[in-house]
Parts: sequence; structure tokens; C-alpha cells
Amino acid sequence: MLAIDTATTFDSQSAGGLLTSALRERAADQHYLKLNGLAKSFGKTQVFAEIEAEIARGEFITLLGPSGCGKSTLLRAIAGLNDVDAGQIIVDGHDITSLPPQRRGIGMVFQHYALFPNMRVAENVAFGLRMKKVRPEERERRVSEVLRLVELTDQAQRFPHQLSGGQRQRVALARALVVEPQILLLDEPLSALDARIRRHLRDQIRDIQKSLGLTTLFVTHDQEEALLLSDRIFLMHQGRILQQGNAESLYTRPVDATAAGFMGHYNLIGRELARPLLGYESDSPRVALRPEALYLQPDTSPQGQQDEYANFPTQPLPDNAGPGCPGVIRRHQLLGNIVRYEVDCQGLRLNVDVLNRSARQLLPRHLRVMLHADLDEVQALGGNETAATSQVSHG
Ligand SMILES: Nc1ncnc2c1ncn2[C@@H]1O[C@H](COP(=O)(O)OP(=O)(O)OP(=O)(O)O)[C@@H](O)[C@H]1O
Repeated sequence: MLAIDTATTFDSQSAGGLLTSALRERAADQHYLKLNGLAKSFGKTQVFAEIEAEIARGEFITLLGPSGCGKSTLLRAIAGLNDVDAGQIIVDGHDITSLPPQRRGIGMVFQHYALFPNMRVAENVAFGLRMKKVRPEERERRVSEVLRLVELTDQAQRFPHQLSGGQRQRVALARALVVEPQILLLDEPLSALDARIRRHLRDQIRDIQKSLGLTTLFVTHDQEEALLLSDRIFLMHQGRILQQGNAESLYTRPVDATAAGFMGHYNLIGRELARPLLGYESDSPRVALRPEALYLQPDTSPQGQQDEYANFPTQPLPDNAGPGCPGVIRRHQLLGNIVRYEVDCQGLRLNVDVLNRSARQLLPRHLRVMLHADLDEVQALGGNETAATSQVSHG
């Protein structure tokens, strides 16, 4: 009896202990990389300020924003290539803010692959290990492993000038990975590549990152790339993180007009037009609506051009469709499987996306249409659209 009691007590204590340490570990994993109040200026130019972020172990984060908003400088600061004026960078509980780059355990790939032209692929990849005085047999094992990972085994003995742009960038990636970094930083690694290679390498990077569970920060100004790749996106504007969240929350719930303007080709509509145009009452000064949340129908009023509606693309209206507002097609752009129409309505030019099913269904310029909004998708926006408030939405 006593033995059983003792055993029970012992078990529950050890289980409790295990549980606590598992919880502690999980909590530490959630805050694996912390950026606390980072700020940086070059002379009088403030590049970024008040950067606050918590990144989980294994997360893929994209820093997204227009040119000059401070993405690269922030990434370089995390790598230790730039110092910061204020704030801390914490990795796994350790403050690395003042450590030199080589002691941070961070790998970085730049837009322009800085490979050594006189070294073969395998030597380029082995360089970091050589610097760390890793033994030759271990070096060889790790180089061949990482070359296999980036699918370059067959190119190991080539020189950089004998490789395509995509292959060179994969060498750069292999070079960053071979030293087994804790964090991988990618500064627009795809932007010098053509569209097809870019898509392939993008998928490859994501697969490798997932298979290694590697905490990764990726810089781009391409919103499609950000939406496709990321666990979370940090949308940057003028040196601040304007909004952070997963792709769905950034795309469908922008915090303000700046975020809306950058993320989804949103239509921004002032309060005074929201009612006549959409049939939407708003207390906010502006509302935003994605192009795919607007629907086109033939104009059945006497002014409509009945004989031109024969091939009108059928688009069932959503349950909560607005009453409709007459408009006129001004032009269209073909975006692959989407046709984006510009439609004039109440003095505004609005973007409307329609599935590109058939060339016969393309709507001609000057056609009169009715425009209906999906009222469930209307986003009311705050007043100060350029304010750099940071909203965290893990949604
Ligand atoms: N070494 C430097 N000295 C002075 N100003 C700099 C320096 N590096 C960057 N800047 C300035 O800091 C601002 C942010 O630059 P940064 O390269 O971080 O932006 P970015 O968002 O990465 O832009 P891009 O997408 O064009 O690369 C820019 O105004 C740039 O001119």
C-alpha cells in the first residue's frame, strides 16, 4: 500500500515536472526570436523604429513592404551587419544585440549571390566550414548533404560562371545552410531570377525550410510571394511594422488604407460614397473592398445595352449583395485566370476582378453594367490611414 502511494506520488510529481518543462519549452519556442524596440538611423534619416516582434521557432516570416521602408536594414541588423541605435535582439533567451555576425548563428542569403568566382560549387559551400576549422571528412559529409538538399549534387565541380542564376542562388542557399544556422535570413533572394525559376526556387526554399524546421525571415516587396510563402507577414511602412499576421488576416483585414492599398488592390471608398455606391452605411471615414468582392451584372434598366449582354459572364450574387449601382466599363487587364475591369461608378474608378473563363465573355469598353458589393466583405477603416500603428493579429 505504502509502495503504491509512494509510486503514485513519485509518478504524478515527475509527470508534473515533465509537463512544466514541456510547457516552458513550448513557451520558449513561441518566443524564439524577439525584437524589442529596435531602432536605427543613418545620420538624420530614421530607417526603422519601435520594431517589436516575437517569432516562433521554425516560423517563416516575411518582411513585406515598398522599396526603402527599411526591410533590408532590419534584416542586416538581425544578422549583425548593421548595428542598432536602440533595442535588443534575443535568440532563444540570449541577447545577441552586440555579438559579431559570426557568433550569432545566423545564415544569410542576399539578392546577388556573392559567390567566389574562382572556387568550385563544393568549395564555395565548404568555405564557412573551413573557416570554422571543421575536419575535412565532416566537411565533405555536410557539403554533400546540403548539395543534395538544394539539388546541386551534379554541379558540385562546376564554377559559378558555369551555372544559371537559379543554380547560383541555390549555391548561396547551400552556403548559408551548411553551417547549420539557428536562423536563416533571406534578402530578396529571388528578385534577380526570371519568373519560372523564381517560382521553382520559392517552393524549394519553403520545402527545405519546413523540412529543417528553420526559423526564417524573408524580405520581399512582392505581395503574392509573401502571401504564398509565409506563416506570418510583417507589413512594413516607413520603418514601422504596420500590421503583422497570417496571409489571410493581412489580405482580408487590413488595418488601414495604407495596408489595404499594399495588400490586395483594394478599392478605397469615402464614407459619403459608401451608401450610394455600395449600399453600405459606415461610421468610418473610409471603407475598403477587394476587387473580387465586387460583382458585375447586366444593366437591366432602359439605359442598358440589352443586345450586348448575350455573353455576359454569369456571376451569382453573394447572399448579402448590395443593391447595385450603375457603372461603365473603362478598360480591362488580363491577369492570367483573372480579368480586372476598371469600372467608373459615381465618379470613382473601381477595380473589379472576374474569373477569366472565356475570351468570348470579355466585356467591351463603354458597356453599361450594374455593380454589386458583397457587403460581408466591406472593411471599415480607421481615420488616420498613414499612422504607423502596429496591430498584431495572429488570426
Ligand atoms: N548605409 C546607409 N547609409 C545611409 N542610408 C541608408 C544606408 N542603408 C540604407 N539606407 C537608407 O535607409 C532606408 C531603408 O533602406 P533599406 O534598404 O533597408 O530599404 P528596403 O525596404 O530594403 O528597400 P528595397 O526593397 O529597395 O531594398 C532607405 O532610405 C535607404 O536609402
